[in-house]
Amino acid sequence: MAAAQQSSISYLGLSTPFSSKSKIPTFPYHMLSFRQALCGSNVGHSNRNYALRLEKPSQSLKKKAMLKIPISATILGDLSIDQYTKNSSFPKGDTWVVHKFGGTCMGTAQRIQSAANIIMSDSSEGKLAVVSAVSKVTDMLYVLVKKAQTRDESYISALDDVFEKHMLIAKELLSGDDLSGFLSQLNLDISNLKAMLRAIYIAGHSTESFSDFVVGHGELWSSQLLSAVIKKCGQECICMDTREVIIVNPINSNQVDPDFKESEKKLAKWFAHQSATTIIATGFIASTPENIPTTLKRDGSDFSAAIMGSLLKARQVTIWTDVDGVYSADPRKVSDAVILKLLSYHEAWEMSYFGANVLHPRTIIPVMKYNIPIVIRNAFNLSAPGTTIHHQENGYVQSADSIVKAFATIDNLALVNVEGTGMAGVPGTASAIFEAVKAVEANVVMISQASSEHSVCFAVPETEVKAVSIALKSKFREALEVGRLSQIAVIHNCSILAAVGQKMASTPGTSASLFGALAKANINVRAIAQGSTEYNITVVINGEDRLKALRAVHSRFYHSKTTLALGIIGPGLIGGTLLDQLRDQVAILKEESNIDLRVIGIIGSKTMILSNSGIDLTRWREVVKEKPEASDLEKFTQHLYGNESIPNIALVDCTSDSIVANNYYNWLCKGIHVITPNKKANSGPLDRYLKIRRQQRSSYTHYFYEATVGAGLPIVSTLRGLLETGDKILRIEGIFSGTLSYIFNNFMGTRSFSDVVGEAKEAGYTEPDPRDDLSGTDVARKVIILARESGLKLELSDIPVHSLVPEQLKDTSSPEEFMLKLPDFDEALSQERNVAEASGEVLRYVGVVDMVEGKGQVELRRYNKDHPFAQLSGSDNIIAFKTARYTNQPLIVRGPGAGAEVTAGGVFSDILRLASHLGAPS
Ligand SMILES: NC(=O)C1=CN([C@@H]2O[C@H](COP(=O)(O)OP(=O)(O)OC[C@H]3O[C@@H](n4cnc5c(N)ncnc54)[C@H](OP(=O)(O)O)[C@@H]3O)[C@@H](O)[C@H]2O)C=CC1
Ligand SMILES: N[C@@H](CC=O)C(=O)O
Ligand code: NA
Repeated sequence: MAAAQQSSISYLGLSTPFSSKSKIPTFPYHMLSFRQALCGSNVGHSNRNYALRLEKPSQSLKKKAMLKIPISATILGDLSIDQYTKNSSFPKGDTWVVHKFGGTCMGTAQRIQSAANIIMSDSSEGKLAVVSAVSKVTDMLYVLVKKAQTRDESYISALDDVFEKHMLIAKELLSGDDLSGFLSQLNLDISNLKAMLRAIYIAGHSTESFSDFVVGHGELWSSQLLSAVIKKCGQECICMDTREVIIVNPINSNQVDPDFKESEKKLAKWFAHQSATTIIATGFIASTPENIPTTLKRDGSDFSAAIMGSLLKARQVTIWTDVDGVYSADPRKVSDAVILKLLSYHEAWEMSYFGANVLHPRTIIPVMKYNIPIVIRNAFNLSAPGTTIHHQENGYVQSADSIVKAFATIDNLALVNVEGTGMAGVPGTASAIFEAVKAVEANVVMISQASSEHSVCFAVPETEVKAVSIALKSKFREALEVGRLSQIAVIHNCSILAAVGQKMASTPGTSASLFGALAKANINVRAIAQGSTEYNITVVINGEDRLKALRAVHSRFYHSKTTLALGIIGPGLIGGTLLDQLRDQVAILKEESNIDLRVIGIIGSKTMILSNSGIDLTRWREVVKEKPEASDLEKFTQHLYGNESIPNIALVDCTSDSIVANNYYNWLCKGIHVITPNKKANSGPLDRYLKIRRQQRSSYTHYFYEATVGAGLPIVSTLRGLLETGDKILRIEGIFSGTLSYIFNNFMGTRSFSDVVGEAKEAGYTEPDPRDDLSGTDVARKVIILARESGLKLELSDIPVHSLVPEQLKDTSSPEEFMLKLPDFDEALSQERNVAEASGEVLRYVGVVDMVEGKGQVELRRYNKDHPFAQLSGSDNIIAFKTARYTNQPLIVRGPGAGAEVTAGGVFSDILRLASHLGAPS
């Protein structure tokens, strides 16, 4: 053994060289300041290997202060764990495991017992458990010091509380000699602390070393408790005061750097005198190279565990906590966040920056050096396997899933944009900008500069942006005046969304998916930054979009499920049937197609119901009656828009109301998708229609309306397919009205016109007001819809219609009155039909889009009984597309073109079309 002949001992900031042989070095009085002396009075490095006693009360300090040090340890040279355990039965380096139990795991007697059980059930050869103080004790101890320092007498009762807390826990856990042994040490420590705090109280001052010394007791007591419990259960166990092992150099008031070389020597020395293979070590506390007790500051006990893991070259470090592991996003913000099984060290670094419940980056460094995996596990849920943080190459699977690991946001930021042509190619501009930022001590959270160098933008906390802006404007006053800089702009209320994942950005398609998910959720990206390490892509977004953005990207990468929130407007015949179809299909879609449809609002003309998580569709009819609110479309929209859990939302307008249709443009502008069978928007005023379509085309927000023509028949989509593939439409002609088709298919023999109209209404073919069908307006609307889709700029008034509504009934006040009076006109319509029948023809109500002439028509025509239009039945529609490709034989779509089931089915398939546009698998 290489013995160091000289070392030094220190206590609370004092140090003096001593020889290992001289047992009681003496401090000359002049080396002690009054406060140091006072605080040192009658207290000790309370444990264990060192004890300090100032022999005389403070008055006599003027003469001299004495330090008594029982020297027991032999100081060793630079040895590794394998060396100092050589030739002993001690476990070798990689057979050690380190456990760390945080404050919550040491919160109660029961929890301490559970920690003991975890340690005892670990069959590893060498086990070292690092413990934090009993929950809240460190804070209580800091408060004590503060109280004493501010001469608040209540520090005494606060110290009693600390005693009481430990005493009660000890009494629950221990008995007999174990208990009395613990309590007598506790009593001794408390009385020493009392004396020390008294000194602080008198001096009205404490140093960092004093307070570190006081608060370190929390870990001393918790480690003693835990080791006593293990011993009580019959297992060998020994306590380690890590002030004797871990040596650190303070960097600033918040951080220390471990001195691994010195710590290794200390550990070797420690092992030279101990032989247990189960060790309970104090977390948080350490010593300076001068042997002054200190703490690991904010990095705390996790850091102790990592340092011990590294000193022991442990096989694994397990951090026991109260969560199941590291989540893919903050579970308070993303309810379906998942526990990550594996993380690389770098990913863990990145995530800890964004506030994830991961180790502080500095605490990872010591174990990273030896590729020691860190496992984060829940001490209260042993069935959860936890998250393993490890070296990437160790079996790290680069599947698409593992490339993006987690998402997080940082809120309350402002973006500062420094712009101007005078920046490009001028060395020192960036440095000047950030000098100004540094001068006001603002924290730059992210920086981005395009290679054109015409602008630099960076994010700072909102609270610091005012000072930054003033500083920049002052620094660049001249450049702004002469125009070298065009502006220093501040964009308030921003958030940062960060995606973390190793090699994410270099994997093709990953960042595209990220930005695609944001685009689909209608989220504007204000700035982007990606470090060349590629572990993190950071985007700046508007603050109000933060949750939506987080959920959109998380769901894109973690669920591959497309979740869509739906608001159903008009639960009448079509809307109600749609809700029934959704009821029967949602579970299947979720299971088989990864599409999660949730109806979170239903609104009629008088009442509405809103839900955050989704209405139970199995009883939607009852639910709408249970506690309805008064109908308020604005509030309804806001409810959908404001929902924070589902990024994609769609309003499904199943009314025939023009006022509802008036909202489409605004909804699309807000990123709300619109799906409708209501023809009013597309056949209403041309400028409104064009505005809606322009908005639809210029955004990622979708507008689908297949059911407006031919109900569920693929008419609009067929036309689109022809147009988009470059076909040229010449003419679209057909029977577009299910109602009129039904009427003319059944209006024969002795049947009366009004009876047949009544049947059509009963079958759900008619518009809410059947006059819209009989007047030809409904057909004219469909003609307009197809004409506009094909590129004609027509108004509804451009289509002449042949109305079947008797002149006298045009102004009837309601559909009901109209139906009541219609039989009076049966005779006239029968005559017209009889004339046609007599000449072997049938009456058919047809619509035409004539692209050659650029016009539309709606007519009641006669067709020969052999004509395909004469072969229809029920509510059949038949639509013939004559195009450049389909010239001789038109493309024909035929089938039922009205009715609740087929129409709702058409709306439903638009919803699924939307889901697939949003990323659902095909
Ligand atoms: N029937 C068919 O075969 C086809 C129908 N369509 C279209 O489907 C749409 C619906 O038709 P249908 O279901 O038969 O009509 P209904 O009259 O049965 O239902 C309309 C629904 O809209 C509600 N409503 C009306 N105005 C408003 C408003 N301002 N705000 C909120 N809700 C409102 C009504 O509420 P309340 O009951 O409270 O008044 C009712 O629930 C129409 O646009 C129609 O053209 C399209 C293709 C085929
Ligand atoms: N009332 C309409 C319904 C479909 O748009 C019709 O009869 O065709
Ligand atoms: Na259709």
